Amino acid sequence: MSPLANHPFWKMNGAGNEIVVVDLRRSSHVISAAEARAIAGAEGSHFDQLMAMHAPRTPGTETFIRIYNTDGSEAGACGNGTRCVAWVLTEGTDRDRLLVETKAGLLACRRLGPASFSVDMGEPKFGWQDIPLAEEFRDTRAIELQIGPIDAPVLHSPSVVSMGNPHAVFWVDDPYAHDLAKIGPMLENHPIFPDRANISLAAVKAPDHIILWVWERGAGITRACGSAACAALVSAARTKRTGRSATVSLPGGDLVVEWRDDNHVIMSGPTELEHAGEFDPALFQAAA
Ligand SMILES: N[C@@H](CCC[C@H](N)C(=O)O)C(=O)O
Repeated sequence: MSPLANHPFWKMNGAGNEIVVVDLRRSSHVISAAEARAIAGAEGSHFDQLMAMHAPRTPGTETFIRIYNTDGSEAGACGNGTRCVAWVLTEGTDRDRLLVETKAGLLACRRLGPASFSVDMGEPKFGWQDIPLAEEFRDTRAIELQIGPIDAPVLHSPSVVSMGNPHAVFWVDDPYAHDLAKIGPMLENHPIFPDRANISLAAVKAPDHIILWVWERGAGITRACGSAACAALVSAARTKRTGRSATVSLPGGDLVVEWRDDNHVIMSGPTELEHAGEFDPALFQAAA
């Protein structure tokens, strides 16, 4: 029987981003892609991201987190999921700060209120090998999505950045005027992104307000994506569309993002516990 069977988990959301947190700090089990897909497909444990807490690897950190998308692939960063992990690890304690680790590095979390947390998402990376891109953008229109007339691409010239995971942000007047379910997978799998990418449609409404709709790599349309909110803010600030701090409004709620002068990006927002449950052993028989 899988060591995950009957294991307790927390079903949460961060600004509507569906998150499952599971505590494997006392287990050596590493969740397989098939197990992640089985959990995502089960009633009561559907997620956009599964945050598996493992024993810490680095002194001073609380846990090493493996992050799984719905399709079983792994991600380096998940801002909304990290806030949910911070809730699990601090709820019922008097602690308000903790350090966690993901494949992308160390993340400092802070409790701001009963269900509100900030995460230091680290430094953005803009180098094409870091994002990664297949090659350097020599032409800002290197990515064009051609659905309509040949001389009128529907989307082009995104900002590209790594926030521990790859992001492309397309600037539009109204994100919701586009068919993201159709264009998201085409752009996620564009050959310019060797590791695929998270695809955002962003509209700057004011120097401190961005509207954002995200197609997540490996998960599809989500109600919120914390790392995409960070990607949008740093890209907007870098191109003088906004200042260095803004509210980013997503379908599931608002996140506040600040790009500090020390180059770190701080993302703040809500967490919500929906229920705690136990994995059904039958799930893992099917996945094996
Ligand atoms: N929802 C997350 C980001 C999820 C990871 C992404 N799908 C990837 O594969 O990079 C967030 O809140 O940051």
